[in-house]
Amino acid sequence: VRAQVVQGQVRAPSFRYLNREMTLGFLQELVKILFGYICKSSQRSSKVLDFHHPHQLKDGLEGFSLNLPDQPETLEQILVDCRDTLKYGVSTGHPRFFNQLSSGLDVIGVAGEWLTSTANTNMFTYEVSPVFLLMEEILLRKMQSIVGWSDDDGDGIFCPGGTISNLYSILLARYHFYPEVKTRGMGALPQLALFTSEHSHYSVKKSAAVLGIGSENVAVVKCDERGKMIPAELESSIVTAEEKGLVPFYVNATAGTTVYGAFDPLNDIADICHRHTLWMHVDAAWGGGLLMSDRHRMKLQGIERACSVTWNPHKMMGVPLQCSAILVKKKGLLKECNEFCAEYLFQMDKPYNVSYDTGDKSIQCGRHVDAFKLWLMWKAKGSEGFGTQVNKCLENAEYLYDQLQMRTDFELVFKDKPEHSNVCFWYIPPSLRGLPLGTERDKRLHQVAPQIKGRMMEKGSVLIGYQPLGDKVNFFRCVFSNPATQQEDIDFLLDEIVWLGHDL
Ligand SMILES: O=C(O)c1cc(=O)cc(C(=O)O)o1
Repeated sequence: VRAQVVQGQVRAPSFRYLNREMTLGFLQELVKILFGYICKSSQRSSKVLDFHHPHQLKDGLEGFSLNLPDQPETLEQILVDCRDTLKYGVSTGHPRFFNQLSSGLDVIGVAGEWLTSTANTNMFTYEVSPVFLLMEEILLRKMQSIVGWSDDDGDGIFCPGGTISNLYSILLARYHFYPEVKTRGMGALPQLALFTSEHSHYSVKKSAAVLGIGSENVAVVKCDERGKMIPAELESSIVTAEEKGLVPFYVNATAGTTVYGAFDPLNDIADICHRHTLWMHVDAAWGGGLLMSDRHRMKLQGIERACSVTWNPHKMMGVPLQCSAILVKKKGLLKECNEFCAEYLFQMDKPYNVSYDTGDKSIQCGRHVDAFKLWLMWKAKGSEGFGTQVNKCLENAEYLYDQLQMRTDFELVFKDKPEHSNVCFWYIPPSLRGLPLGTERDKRLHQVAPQIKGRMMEKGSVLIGYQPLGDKVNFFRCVFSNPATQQEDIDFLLDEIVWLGHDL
């Protein structure tokens, strides 16, 4: 049977009516492709990416066409399409993929996602997701307990990414202070003000825009050279906003900033929020994973005083994308703020405890099951296993920091040891090493990282991000969230940057 599938004797339209053997044959071939990909992405000899420009992919490569056919393809071609899709993608599980905060390829997580799509159900009601909804409830309770909230407190929901989690926090804060906004809209409210650090994630401004508060009403609070919010600056920003006639209501503190990996002083910020009766949110999308580590959780001390927390297990805990939670201290607020009691979904006369129909807490209707893969990984690793994984990533960051400190061809962007797994640095090519500090050197240094990145993508041997930030010209940001990365990969990264950039 598998031979028939592979030899192209079976066409896709009958796929839906394939008998057991045909289905098994097709899936077995698919699993072979996926297994081959998983093995390849862990091999250092394989490329991180086989880069092609958009026009090349759209024109078709070696028989791989993105175009949509009128006539069905054979299952054999479907399998070839699957293989090619992986071939031209980026191997984010590769031990030398340092490009994003989410990386790695956890086999149990992958299995969880496979099961999730096989179950193909919706998280809006218990009647269609009994097991997954209970898992979500148990996971959220566990995460709230790790944050430090008692059983009497705590609510939450998994949602599509850290940006939406942060948006929920502002939506809930606004509803908490002004519930009439749900029915009467922003016209019923005074002009509101939010506060976030200059190193925080842009999703705070984006959320203010989406929610009709206006991005210019987000006050950007100064940070120290390490990227940590300065509490005195927050206090003065609040006073300034009040003097302008704005009404402060919300502060976002960041636990693990995107570029520097900095942790804001949560207790100091909580004191200020308490004094001014402001909602305190902690964006721990990136830093939340450190709560799993006894060695590093103290970096988030004070997080238990937050009204809400964003925590993305798809970052440091290595859960396949996406898996992001918004945790809310006040029970019931999510539902009050978002419910519309659609009668075709949330009937009150169902033959079970309808409080488990949690879909109306969401700003969505249909919602993907993001909880199962985290639950399965937690079963496989235990809380301690996640802690060990986090510690490994931060040990890698410390190793890179130590290596950079010993070299004169690299410069650290900030001198302090990494608080998270972010390490930021410049590569200084020989042609720039004699130049005096100043505009000319900055102008030339600004071009180094993009040129090296371009050569890196052509070669495909390693991938790392770069960006400018404030008055700092383009610098590399190396982040570690893949437990498969070893010190040899870090040595390779530095040697490859020198190899690709020494002639610039
Ligand atoms: O979910 C992620 O992997 C993610 C989210 C970001 O906002 C920023 C980044 C990043 O800078 O790598 O990653």
